Amino acid sequence: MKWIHVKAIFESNDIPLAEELVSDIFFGLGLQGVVCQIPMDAPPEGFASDAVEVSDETYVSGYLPDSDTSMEIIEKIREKAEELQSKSEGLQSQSGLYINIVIKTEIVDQEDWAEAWKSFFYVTRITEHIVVKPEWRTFAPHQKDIVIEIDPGMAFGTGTHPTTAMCVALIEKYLMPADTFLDVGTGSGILMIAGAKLGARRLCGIDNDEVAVEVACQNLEKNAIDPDRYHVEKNTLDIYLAENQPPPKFDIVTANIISEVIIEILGDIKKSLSDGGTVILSGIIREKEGIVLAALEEYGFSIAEIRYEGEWVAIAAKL
Ligand SMILES: C[S@@+](CC[C@H](N)C(=O)[O-])C[C@H]1O[C@@H](n2cnc3c(N)ncnc32)[C@H](O)[C@@H]1O
Repeated sequence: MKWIHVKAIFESNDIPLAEELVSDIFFGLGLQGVVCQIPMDAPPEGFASDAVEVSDETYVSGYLPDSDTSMEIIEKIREKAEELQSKSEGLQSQSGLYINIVIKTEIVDQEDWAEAWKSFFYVTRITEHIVVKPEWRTFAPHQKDIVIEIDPGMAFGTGTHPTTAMCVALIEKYLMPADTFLDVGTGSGILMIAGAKLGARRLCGIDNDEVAVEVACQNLEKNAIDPDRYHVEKNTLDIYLAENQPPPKFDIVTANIISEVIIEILGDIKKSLSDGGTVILSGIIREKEGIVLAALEEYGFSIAEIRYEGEWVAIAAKL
């Protein structure tokens, strides 16, 4: 099978915001293995020289299966990039954002994709003590570091996306040792691994995508999480709760999914939370923050904390 490697090389006066806006285009159009690259002069302390890329280009890249529709998708990427560019020209006087994007594509075959993908994924410190490390990179952790080894394969969740990083940071803050943990939309299993390494007693992950379930299980195993502590299944939350009566209760529930899905499943999230439990929601874009907050209020949650990164919002709320 052949894949198309799409690279959006950009220049901007606000790199984090530009990175968010460009990666949104890639995620929104379903590209896989999306990574962001920001130039770095030298590896930071503790990072082996192969752990971070030292490059002078700033870009977001991802992969598309080479099919009848791939040219159409690439055209949409170009259109959205141009739209963003012209909007930023219009915005320049208001927000001060400048962005210039060049789209490049290249065809790679299946094996190359597997290897090429890996070459774009580096060690990332996502909180003061939590580091995500692709299993093929070298990294010397500090004494207090918690290292999550990940091979996301075709599933979402490298840790480099702000929606995941904000979730991990909120888990680190709100999870108490021996808590029970449910991750709805587990993807690569990264949040479950963070939960397990931060001391969760029992963990459950559900995802409606079979590939994600396989990848999550592999990653949990790679991180030496005791299989007696966790369970991952292909399911949706409503069916999971209907199949398990009385519904199991969890101290922490995470859902890094788009706002519309979060709102749709909020009633079921409430059913699966223990009294005093915490829900951590991410994947919310700023313009949807209001409707998610309104839904939380309607279900009787109180907001513990809201975090922002670029265009993204993550919320911790309590029952
Ligand atoms: C943005 S990814 C998050 C992955 C990972 N938890 C993270 O934080 O990086 C969202 C995941 O939710 C899954 N998903 C989407 N809608 C879902 C639903 N209604 N029920 C269960 N999983 C869902 C997708 O298959 C995908 O793996």
